[in-house]
Amino acid sequence: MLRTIIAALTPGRIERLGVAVSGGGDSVALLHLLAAWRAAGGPDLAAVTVDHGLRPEAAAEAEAVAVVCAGLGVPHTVLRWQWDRRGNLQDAARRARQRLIAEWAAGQGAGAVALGHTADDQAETVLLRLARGSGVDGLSGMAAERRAEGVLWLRPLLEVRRGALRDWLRTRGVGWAEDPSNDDPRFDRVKARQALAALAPLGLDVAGLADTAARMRMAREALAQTAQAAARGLGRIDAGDVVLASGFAGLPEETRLRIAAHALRWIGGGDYRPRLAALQGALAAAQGGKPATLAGCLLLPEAGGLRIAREPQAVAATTGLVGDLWDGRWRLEGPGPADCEVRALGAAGLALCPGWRETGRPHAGLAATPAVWRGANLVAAPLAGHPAGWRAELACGEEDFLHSLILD
Ligand SMILES: Nc1ncnc2c1ncn2[C@@H]1O[C@H](COP(=O)(O)OP(=O)(O)OP(=O)(O)O)[C@@H](O)[C@H]1O
Repeated sequence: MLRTIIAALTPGRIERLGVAVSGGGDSVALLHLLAAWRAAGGPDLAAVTVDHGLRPEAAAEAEAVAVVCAGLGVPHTVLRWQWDRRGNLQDAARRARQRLIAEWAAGQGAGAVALGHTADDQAETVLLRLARGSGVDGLSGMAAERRAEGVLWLRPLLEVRRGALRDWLRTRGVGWAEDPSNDDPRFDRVKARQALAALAPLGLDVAGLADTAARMRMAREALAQTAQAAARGLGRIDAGDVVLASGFAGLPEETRLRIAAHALRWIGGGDYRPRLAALQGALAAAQGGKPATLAGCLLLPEAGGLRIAREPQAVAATTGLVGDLWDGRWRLEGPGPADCEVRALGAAGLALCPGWRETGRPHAGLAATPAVWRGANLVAAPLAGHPAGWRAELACGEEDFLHSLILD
């Protein structure tokens, strides 16, 4: 068991490893395995538990993890979160957990955090995605390594069965907490677990779904590389827009969708890919000569190809200080005056930039570009032909666009 996770974690690469421990069997086993690895020369460890405050037992479970960690000599932190009653509870809890753990890891000097997802979790994920009609990407399941929020998230137990971990704990006399929601049939994950048991006589089991996920991951990598090569050949970044030359229309639909979905997230900063039907609709409209709006972006027909730009409406209320990151991707630098702020240029600002046509950029996209304002007065609009000594720099440029196309 230890050997499997050491192989999954590529020893020697990580100096200090964070481990997220809910108190359930999987992550408690992970903690013990990692502590054993540390004793055998593995990385230094720090553990964290997020108390979502959703169940009365949660605080006691976090305390129980603290006791286990003290016994193993692993520093442990409890992070607390309170739901603001906005959005879907499960989703909000998951996102908050990721954000809190990422902040904690940065403070601990841990560049990577290990999670306790098992082969069973992977199979349940694939089954749930199958139910949603997912394609190659969704069916490739959870990645063993993923970068998000500045942290490398590792899942070293993805090939280990949940039952094997619990047996391993039992033989060592180690206890764990059973989360009652793990048996609550209102949750999709619990339904998936029950469905898997029912499907076993058909041969549809954890191992089979894991194999499918592995093959899908290979296919996904190949498709992403094809899309990256096509984007390198046909695409360019202009004032933060993704501009795709006319050859784009001739690409296979899968490649077009992949490039467009990536461009929308790269520009709009969305957490998720747009829904397939919405993306197909927007692309068909734009390629038929009609501008479309999706995921905080505009899809504009241009010279037989396509320009994907930020949607003015999406940044109409976004303000920032000079030097700070604006809209998550722009930084403005210039001669002052000191009391300026950065806001979108907007149609009104654009009307004050007589030189905008010479930029060759469309009116609709330019309205969403960053401009320097002093109260109601426009100081500069560096991307719309009115620089006045100011520069607008993209925090991540063309290479980032192409590189992240593979990781999406
Ligand atoms: N509240 C939490 N605090 C810290 N880490 C968590 C928490 N909830 C989940 N995790 C991490 O995410 C992984 C997967 O979460 P999931 O909800 O599937 O597991 P779980 O059923 O809560 O418990 P376990 O995986 O420990 O049996 C966990 O193994 C653990 O590494």
